[in-house]
Order: sequence, then C-alpha cells, then structure tokens
Amino acid sequence: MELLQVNGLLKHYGTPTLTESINLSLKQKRRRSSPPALDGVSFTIGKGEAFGLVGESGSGKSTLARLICRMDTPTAGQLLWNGEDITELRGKRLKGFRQHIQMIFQDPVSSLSPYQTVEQAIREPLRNFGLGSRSERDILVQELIKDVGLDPKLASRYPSELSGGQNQRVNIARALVCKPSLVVCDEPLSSLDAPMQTQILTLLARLRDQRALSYLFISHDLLAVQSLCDRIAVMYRGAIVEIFDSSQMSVIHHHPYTKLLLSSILIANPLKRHQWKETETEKDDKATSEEGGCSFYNRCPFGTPLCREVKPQLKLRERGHYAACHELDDTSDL
Ligand SMILES: Nc1ncnc2c1ncn2[C@@H]1O[C@H](COP(=O)(O)OP(=O)(O)OP(=O)(O)O)[C@@H](O)[C@H]1O
Repeated sequence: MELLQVNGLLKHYGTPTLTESINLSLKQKRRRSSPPALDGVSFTIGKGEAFGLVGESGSGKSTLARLICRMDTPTAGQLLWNGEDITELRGKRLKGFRQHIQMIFQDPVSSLSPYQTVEQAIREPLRNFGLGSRSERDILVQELIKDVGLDPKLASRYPSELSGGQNQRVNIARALVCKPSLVVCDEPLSSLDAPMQTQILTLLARLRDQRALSYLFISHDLLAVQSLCDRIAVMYRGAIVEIFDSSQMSVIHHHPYTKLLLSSILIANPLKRHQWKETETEKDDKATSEEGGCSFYNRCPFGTPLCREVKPQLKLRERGHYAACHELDDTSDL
C-alpha cells in the first residue's frame, strides 16, 4: 500500500467570500477569481520512496506541501495516509497525525526561534507531542545532534551563532526527532552555497537509508532532485505535467516544459536559457488554460490548434512515465 495518496487536489485562494460574492456582478466575480494554485494534482509516495517535485516559482509547490502537511485545507480533492482519509482530520486526531509528516523549510534561520538553543529546538517537538520521559528525550536529542553531523559542543548555541548549514542541520534534527515516516523538504538547499548544498543532500540521502524515510523533496534544481529522488514530478501552473523515474531522465521523450528545465541545466549562459519564452508573444495571448487549452501553450514551440483548444491529460506513456502533452500522444502512438 502507498504511504501517501494525493487525489485530484484543488486549491483556490482567489475565490471571493460568500458576502463579497453577493455584491459582485458575474463579470466582476470572473475577474476576482484567480486561477487555482493547484488544479487537480494526483500522485502517490511509497514507503521509503523519495519523490521529487520541480517547477518554476508560483507553480504551486509550496501550496501542495502545506496541504500534504495539513497546514492548510484543499478546496477539493483527497489525501489518503496509509489508505486512511486525512483530508478532513481536525482537533486531536490532526495533532496526532502531524507527528508522522514533518517539514523542512527553505530558510534555516527563520524556521528556528532565535531564543532557543540547538538542544531546546530539537527537544521541543518531543514535548509538544508528549513523547518520552525527560531522560529519554535527552538521549534522543544528543543522538540526533551527532547523527545530523553537528558538533555536540554546539548544543547550547543560538541560531545567530551558527552558519546557515549548521542551522539547516538543526532543522533536520528537529524534523526527525519524532520519528516521522514522511519528511516534506521545501527548497531546503536554496539558501545555502554549493558545497553546503552537497553536504545537506548527502546527509538527507544517508538519513533516508538509515531511517527508511520517505521524502517529498521540492526544489528548483532538477539535478539535486535527480540525485536524491526515485521519481520526479514536474509542475506547471498548478498541475503536474510529467512524472518519471529519475534514472530515466536522460533517455525519455519529455514534456516540452521539462525540456525547457533541462535546457537551463545544459546551457551555461543564463541569457541564452529562456529563448522559448519569446514564443509567448508570437501566439494569441488569450489562448490560455482559462479557455480550456494547455496551460503551456503560450510558451511551447510545438503548440498546435488542438493544444490551444483541449487541455491534455496526464497519461501513461511507458513504464513509470506519465506526461500531459498532445505532442507526446503522437509520438507514443507511432
Ligand atoms: N496564502 C496565499 N494567498 C493567496 N495566494 C497564494 C497564497 N499562497 C500562494 N498563493 C498563490 O498560489 C500560487 C502558487 O504559489 P506557491 O507558493 O505554492 O508556488 P511555488 O511553486 O511554491 O513558488 P516558489 O517556488 O516561489 O515558492 C501563486 O500564484 C501564489 O501567488
């Protein structure tokens, strides 16, 4: 059985409240309701699996992370945890569930209280969830400090007295102290320099093996995701446009948006990376997903009238490879 099953998640932030809607005309309502942050997202994460999520800024990655951790509720859709529906969990049951999914955030310093030492920050979740006796907590905290590669002498230091990498290790220890099954890592490398990114990636890989953890690993960096994850999902404008095994990244026929992401890795000069974006101006600006077509149509060099009219569905192409693209329909039918 899958650890986590995400079924058709929809999140709409821009919907006017009931009172507001009464006073708005239909035209005003249409203008007020922005496109959904998540538009029917479905995937699964297996036990012990590292599942990567990539996509540009604003594509809905953090929204998805927050919904999975039940820090926010979806507008529609379903979340199953070990087969149990957790979409509507409330109160004590929700608090109990939170122990099983922990999150690591982008900014290691602001994720920690400036008034807590390393030791206090790691111990806090144990107290919140009422786990272990005082001496058991002491042992767990000391073990974790060593396990995440921190010098035990740093235990009494505050975040301002540590480097970014050391603070991120504290966040990782804090996330692991309650022995979660799934850790959601939301851009955990992006505020670190390159050597530190490699160290944290290596640490996450080791901890996963040692503790049989599952990860939802979110990043802009496709290579970092490939190095850690078993499978990769690519998000564009609130939808998953492709899912593939990371071992297949260099051999499969990708969705055009993934090709664009891959080209940004392969083309060293940043000014030459986004040449595809210029196609936006060559096409009818009104032809967007709002009218039912492919949301990538305006940026896609392969777009056809069918892409403008009909939204492509995420379909199985070959073993482990799903993509939402009419162009790939043609190639897979060959
Ligand atoms: N609390 C909120 N209220 C209103 N709109 C929001 C809220 N949070 C996110 N959004 C909108 O939802 C969309 C998705 O945002 P989200 O932060 O999930 O994207 P992201 O892919 O994580 O971006 P980034 O990589 O920059 O963090 C964006 O259009 C954003 O403006």
